[in-house]
Amino acid sequence: MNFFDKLNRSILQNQSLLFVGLDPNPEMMPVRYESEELIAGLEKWLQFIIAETADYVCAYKPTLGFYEALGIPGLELLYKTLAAIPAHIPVILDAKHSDLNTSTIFAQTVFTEWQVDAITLSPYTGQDHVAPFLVYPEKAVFILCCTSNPGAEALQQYPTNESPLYLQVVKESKTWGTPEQLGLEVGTTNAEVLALIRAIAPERIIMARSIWAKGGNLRQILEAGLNDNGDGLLIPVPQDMLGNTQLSEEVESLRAEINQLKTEIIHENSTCSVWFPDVCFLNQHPYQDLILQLYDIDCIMFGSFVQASGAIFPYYIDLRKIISNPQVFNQVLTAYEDILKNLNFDRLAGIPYGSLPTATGLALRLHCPMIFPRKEVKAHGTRRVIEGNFHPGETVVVVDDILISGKSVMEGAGKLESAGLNVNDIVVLIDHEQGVKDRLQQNGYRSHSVLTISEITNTLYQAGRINEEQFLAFAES
Ligand SMILES: O=P(O)(O)OC[C@H]1O[C@H](OP(=O)(O)OP(=O)(O)O)[C@H](O)[C@@H]1O
Ligand SMILES: O=C(O)c1cc(=O)[nH]c(=O)[nH]1
Repeated sequence: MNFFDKLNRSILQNQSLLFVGLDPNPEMMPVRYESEELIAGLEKWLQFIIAETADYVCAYKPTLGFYEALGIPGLELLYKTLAAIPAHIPVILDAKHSDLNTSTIFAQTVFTEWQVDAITLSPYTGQDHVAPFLVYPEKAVFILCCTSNPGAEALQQYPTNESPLYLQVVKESKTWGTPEQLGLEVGTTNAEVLALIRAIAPERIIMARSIWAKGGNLRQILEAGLNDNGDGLLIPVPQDMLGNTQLSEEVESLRAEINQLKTEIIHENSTCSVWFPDVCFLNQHPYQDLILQLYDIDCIMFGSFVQASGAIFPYYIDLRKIISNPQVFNQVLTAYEDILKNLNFDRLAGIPYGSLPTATGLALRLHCPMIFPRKEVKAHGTRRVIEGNFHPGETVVVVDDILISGKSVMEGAGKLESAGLNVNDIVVLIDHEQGVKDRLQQNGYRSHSVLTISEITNTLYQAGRINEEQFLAFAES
């Protein structure tokens, strides 16, 4: 089960948006544990917090730095703490990791060895740093957008209060992963900050931090941070509650207060859109994550576009952008691979230019030789129509990104056949439908696609990514 589903189940089961920090901070340890040796005292305290809150919170958030500060015994304590957390409650490791060089190995350690469900990351090393964490489809990341630390203001509010850097972080990080895999960490005492972020990230899970620092106006925070469905916001249990012996009663009462306010806010804001499905589908498409990511990285654009055929469509599918997002590129290759593994062929041929990177990636993954038919033959050099080595009589599978009229793949296949190669199968990511597969069939080719255009538009519409007008633009073209 992926992080998003696990979190939603946990929210439902415990009827709670609360998460609790599991931090072995000696300065905050209650005096009743001080008679013990330090690590033993911290361990008893953390086990107490887990036992008291497991029925009232939706997630746990251990902060790695506190464990690291205790040395080797600290890491042992982390293992024990993780083991004590009930398996159905997701764990968000607060690491604020920010080092590009160690991201791949660290992602492997935290997700496969420590088996946490999500991790917090700093945004400044950019998408390349986040991508190694997103190749684990069951896991998630929370990007630190802003903190309540007064010293951070000079950066966060730069260059102007109207267009602050922290909002740019939100906008940019939204392009790195789907809402199911990438949430936002927002540390603030100011509900207005939360409202600004919610306005540009209506679909993201926001993990609120530091909201209690100035007394905390819970109603304002919830009004600003909840999404249209009345969720999407994780609220921290106040740190100073964690030393209390009556912890379970206090957390239960805070949960009740949040749920009451949430009901009132939903009621006050009640519109049809409150009940509009956001990311929870009855019949979820198996490639739903991929579809949403293709949309989020702007592969699906609206406006008047001339197609290769000369027709004008009110949209354009630009799959050439996939190569700039290694995480999405990886998923796309896996989807092609799932089709290719059932076909028989000696070589792969990519259709230039858009599909050459995909064919190259697949050739490397499948250890299969690649060739490609040139779009235009050069007037210099070898003047070859087909680049790469091959033997006439071999079978070639053609790989392209999208079928619109089918002209490009048929021209490519024709060039391969003129060189004595056999082409039976054509594999694409997107089938634009409208009879293109039948046309290919009539010309002797079997075509296979990962997605159809209607699967994409239905998923985007159900997820609230496109509006009715945009949905109809596809249906009517
Ligand atoms: O089915 P069709 O009507 O032929 O349309 C689909 C083709 O159009 C695009 O290539 P494009 O001609 O834009 O060239 P490119 O790959 O060099 O960008 C796309 O990559 C497909 O190959
Ligand atoms: O040329 C086209 O028709 C075309 C190509 C492409 O990549 N995407 C699209 O929507 N149309």
